[in-house]
Amino acid sequence: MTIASIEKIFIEDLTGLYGPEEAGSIAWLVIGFVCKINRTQYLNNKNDDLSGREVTTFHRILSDLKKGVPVQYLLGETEFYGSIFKVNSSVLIPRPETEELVDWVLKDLKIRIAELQEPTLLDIGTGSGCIPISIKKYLPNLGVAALEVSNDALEVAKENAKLNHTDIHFTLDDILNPTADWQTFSVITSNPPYVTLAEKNHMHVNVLEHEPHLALFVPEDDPLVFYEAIARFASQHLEKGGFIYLEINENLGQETVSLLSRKGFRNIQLRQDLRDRDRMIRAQM
Ligand SMILES: C[S@@+](CC[C@H](N)C(=O)[O-])C[C@H]1O[C@@H](n2cnc3c(N)ncnc32)[C@H](O)[C@@H]1O
Repeated sequence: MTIASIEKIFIEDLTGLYGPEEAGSIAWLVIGFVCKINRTQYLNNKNDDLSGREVTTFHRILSDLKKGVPVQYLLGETEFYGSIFKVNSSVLIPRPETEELVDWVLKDLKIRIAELQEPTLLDIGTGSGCIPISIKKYLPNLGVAALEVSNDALEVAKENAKLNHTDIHFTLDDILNPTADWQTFSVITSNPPYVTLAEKNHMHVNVLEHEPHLALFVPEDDPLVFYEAIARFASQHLEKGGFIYLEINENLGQETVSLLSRKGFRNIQLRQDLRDRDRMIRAQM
């Protein structure tokens, strides 16, 4: 069996579940990973025979993909903001819209950082650590900390910090009831859980059945409970004039803006992602 023939099988078998375009992208991701080749090597070697071990690996991965397991969990890694991050079922798979949030923070901080004395950043609900690690990679002099309630997620985040050669201070804590001894920060970032029960019914089965519910859903179906808690935390631990950057539920843009305004934030800016959905907020203390 050749690389080209396995690609054909993947596309045929996965098109029903993912559509032809995504099936093609998944096929290529798996081929690159299993055969350890880049696109040019693929184009030059697609008629090469696969080893028996490679064929077995392809069939195992294909069988799990057909059950809806996300390809990133099967490969154990994903790309985010130009870096590779380990992922497993304890962490949310980093999303492209979160790259847009990181980009916003970085663009602002590159301008502001010279004015700040000992600039620091805290990421709340860090999951795989994709937000603070990506920021620290581009701003090595920024002091970066991350908070997470899941010990298993924190282990993944620590591994990712090592993999990406970044020094991050990780703390296990619950933002709904924080107990650690927290300092103040110049910037706070967060992509907290924001999916409601009503939205759960419209979710794709491979998200619902495979990604951690702790990362997705709000407890007691209060969609703003985490934003309320983060605003409370920020009122004590964000420097005066400091900024908060939040990823938000696209259906709750105005409600989240009003909440932050009631909590005393100013210069609140609601921003749309590349698909024109209300997705991010920046606000100043
Ligand atoms: C939407 S995920 C975001 C993960 C990561 N920051 C990202 O953007 O891919 C939310 C994260 O918040 C964490 N979390 C849930 N409840 C929490 C709590 N009470 N305190 C702190 N973190 C919490 C989850 O475990 C999960 O890692």
